[in-house]
Amino acid sequence: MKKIAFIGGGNMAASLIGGLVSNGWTAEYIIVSDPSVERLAYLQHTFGIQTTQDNSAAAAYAEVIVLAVKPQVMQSVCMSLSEQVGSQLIISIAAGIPCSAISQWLGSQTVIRCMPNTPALIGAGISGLFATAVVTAEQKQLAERILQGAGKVSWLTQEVQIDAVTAISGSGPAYFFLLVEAMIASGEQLGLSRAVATELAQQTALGAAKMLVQSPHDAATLRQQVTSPQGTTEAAIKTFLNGGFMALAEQAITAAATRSQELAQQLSQ
Ligand SMILES: NC(=O)C1=CN([C@@H]2O[C@H](COP(=O)(O)OP(=O)(O)OC[C@H]3O[C@@H](n4cnc5c(N)ncnc54)[C@H](OP(=O)(O)O)[C@@H]3O)[C@@H](O)[C@H]2O)C=CC1
Ligand SMILES: O=C(O)[C@@H]1CCC=N1
Repeated sequence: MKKIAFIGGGNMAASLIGGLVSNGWTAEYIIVSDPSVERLAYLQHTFGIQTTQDNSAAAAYAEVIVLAVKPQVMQSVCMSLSEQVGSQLIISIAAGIPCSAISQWLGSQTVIRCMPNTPALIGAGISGLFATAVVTAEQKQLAERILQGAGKVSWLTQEVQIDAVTAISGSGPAYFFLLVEAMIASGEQLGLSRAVATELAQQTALGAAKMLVQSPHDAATLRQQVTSPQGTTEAAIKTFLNGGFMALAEQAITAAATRSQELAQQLSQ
């Protein structure tokens, strides 16, 4: 079992650490560094892992370094770690930061770029991964083992595909949450209590998600199965489609992918 350092102990780091610990990774082999003492105390208390405010100490301890800070601070964080980085495997989860930038800032070519999502916290995430040419098959396996604690993994053949992964699964949970927010608000408007509307919307999201992964049918067929001719679902779906739902969804998801590209381009300017 390898020693892993998380640089940045925010939401995504906690999701990945939660997956690792619940999958049996030894907690003492995980260290997280973060500026906030309160955050570190929370992470230590929740997962039993080691903590520090010193990024360099965390990096020097580990065989794998997971970069989990916001894209905006990634450059300064990497540059300050370059002395501690040698043979460690680097895994970056930052949106929009290419492997080439990470390599240049850290002075290491051994970089895997990864786009996870927040359901990682309950082991139901999915991560898209891209490895630079120098990453070995063994290191890829190690990255998979780390990320698998958080859910499924999907290897990409071209780094540019990460922008699409970011738009679909990285940001994707927020799209579903938005729909659930709208369903709860509508339920209240139609006379339900907030608690009842919330329970109905949540359980419906869960049931629909389970059907999507367990049923042999695709999403369109499952939707048709709910939609009785001239019934209630048809009334709702027609309203969505006539209001431009498909085009709007495509526009929104393209905006996410474009934003991911823009973040990368800002770095090269
Ligand atoms: N949220 C998501 O769904 C996903 C996020 N990502 C990527 O994951 C990364 C982290 O995102 P997320 O967890 O949401 O963000 P958070 O803001 O929750 O986490 C970032 C953490 O890094 C800490 N931090 C800030 N500066 C430093 C520093 N110099 N050294 C060490 N730690 C520092 C922050 O502390 P403080 O708050 O005190 O500044 C914070 O605790 C981002 O790059 C994002 O693009 C990828 C996939 C999905
Ligand atoms: O919104 C973001 O930029 C990050 C990347 C994917 C999910 N959250």
